[in-house]
Formats: sequence, structure tokens, C-alpha cells
Amino acid sequence: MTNATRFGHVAIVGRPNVGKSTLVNRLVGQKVSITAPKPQTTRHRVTGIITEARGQIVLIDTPGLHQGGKDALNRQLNRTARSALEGVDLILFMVQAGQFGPEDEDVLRLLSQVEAPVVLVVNKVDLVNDKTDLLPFLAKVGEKGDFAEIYPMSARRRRGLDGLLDLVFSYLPEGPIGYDEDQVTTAPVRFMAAEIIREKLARSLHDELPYQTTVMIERFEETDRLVTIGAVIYVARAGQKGIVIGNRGSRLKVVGQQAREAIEHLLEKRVMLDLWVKVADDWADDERSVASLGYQLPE
Ligand SMILES: Nc1nc2c(ncn2[C@@H]2O[C@H](COP(=O)(O)OP(=O)(O)OP(=O)(O)O)[C@@H](O)[C@H]2O)c(=O)[nH]1
Repeated sequence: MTNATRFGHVAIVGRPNVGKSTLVNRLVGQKVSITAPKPQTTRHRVTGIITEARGQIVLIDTPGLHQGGKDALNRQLNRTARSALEGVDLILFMVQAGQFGPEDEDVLRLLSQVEAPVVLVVNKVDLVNDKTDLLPFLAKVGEKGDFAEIYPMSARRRRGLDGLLDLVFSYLPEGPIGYDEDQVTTAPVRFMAAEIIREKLARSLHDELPYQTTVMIERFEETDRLVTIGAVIYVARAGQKGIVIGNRGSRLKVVGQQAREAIEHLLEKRVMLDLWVKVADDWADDERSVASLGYQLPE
């Protein structure tokens, strides 16, 4: 018997809308707390850390599994996605039960270039009424790649979360945990605040959201009772500004209100949130501006 802990980095990849954020929130929300990327983790964008007695799982975000445009940002995102997948210990490739389309094929293609074991996570099984329908699907998608395991679950219904954690831990190498627990629980939340704002915006805009939208936190001041946050939503073109702001500011107001409430919930403190929308002129086509907005350019 050994009491050694396990520690490793795990990337969750999959086409948009498959349930990745839901899974991260469920895993992180249920087990510990949320963290922001530390300066030294330049290669990996950390979205959450799960700490248990048996070890620590660092969840990695892979921006850039986008399709479509061939502009600088898109190329950059794909490079970022590939480099984010280098050096991870495990990849969770998420698909939706009963669906495997061209977007899933694209993600799969990206995965063929990486070395880490890939677990095929089949999410939203709650949407499949007759579970016997699931078996042929699992068999079919299972043959599309070299998967270490196939794991059906439902992130939204919280079905299969504990099993997934067991599975993930079994793939992580033994080693000391990389983040101390204090740091995890008191970690900076600027990054999360930006993600929350972007998420509320995405929900409000549905498919209208231009993927070149970036949220930057420009001000973050915390006192015992109040957190004051100033954030800028950058859009690529002037025409998109109106979409984000909405009729007489209605959309921005709703997004701001929802984001504020979510951040208050996260911080357990009152939050003052100021949102601005700015046009970052053509930054999607300018690699230097892309870098200055937070995406790293490869050497
Ligand atoms: N029925 C069902 N819906 C789910 C499940 N998991 C996630 N969803 C829903 O699917 C939608 C998309 O989920 P997200 O977690 O935002 O998906 P995502 O993969 O992070 O999407 P992107 O951020 O666009 O890449 C949301 O409405 C979720 O509530 C599930 O297990 N069952």
C-alpha cells in the first residue's frame, strides 16, 4: 500500500456546446474551488483545480477548437490548442450521445497529433430515452480513434462524476501536488470573472456572438465587503458593438446583471461591475494585437 498522491494536467476538448464548461463547473464546484492561471503556467490555461486526499487534477482549457475563418486569430487559436495539448497527462474528448459530426471529426483530427491517452467522454446520455440506443453509438464512435476508454455520463444531471474522477486519477502519475490547497481556495478570481462575463454574453447572444470577443478585466479591487470590477468587452468590428450593447443598452445591462450575480455567488461578496464595449480595430487580423490581448504567439 502506498499513500503517494497523484498529480497531473487534464485537458477537456470537444466541439462547442457539447458540455465542457458544465463538466468543469460540476467537477470544480463540487470538489473544491476555482483558480486562475498562475504566471508560471504560461503554456497551460488552468480552468480549475480539484484537490482531494488522493491528489490533484489540474483542468486545462484549450481555446481554439474553432472552425471557419482563416484569419490570424483563428490560426493562432489552433496553434494554442495544439500546444495546450502537449504535455498533458490525459485528454477528455467530449462528444454528445448520439451525435458525431464534422466538428467532432475536426477535434479528433487535432487529437491524432498528441501523445497523451484520450478518453472518449460521451455526455448528455440523459437525452437518450432508450439506453439500448446508446450501445451501437458507443461501438461506432469507439472505432473512430484510439481511445483509452469510453465513458458515458451526464454532466448536467451530475451522473457519472465520481466515476470520471476515479478514472482520471487512475491515469495521473504519482507525484506531489503542484498547487497548495490554500492557494487553490484563495486563488485570484479575475480570470473567472472574465469567463463569467463572456459566458453570460454568449448565452445572451446565442450564435450571434462573434468568436473574436475578448473580455479584459481592467480593474479589480477587493475590500472586506465589496469587490469593484471594471471589464472591457472587446469586439472585432464596430458593427458588433451594437449587437453586444443591445437596444438602448438593454443587452449589456442584462449581461452585466447576470454576471454580477454569478460573481457575487462565486466570491460571496457584493460586487460592483462596470462593463464597457470597445472595438479593437481589426485585431483579429493583426498577430501583434492578438498577442497583446492575451493569446501567446509561438516562438
Ligand atoms: N441534457 C443535457 N444537457 C447538457 C449536459 N451537459 C451540458 N448540457 C447543456 O449543453 C449546453 C452547452 O453546455 P456547455 O457546458 O456550455 O458546453 P461547452 O462545450 O462548454 O460549450 P462551448 O463553451 O461553446 O465550447 C448547456 O445548455 C448545458 O446546460 C448534459 O449532460 N445533459
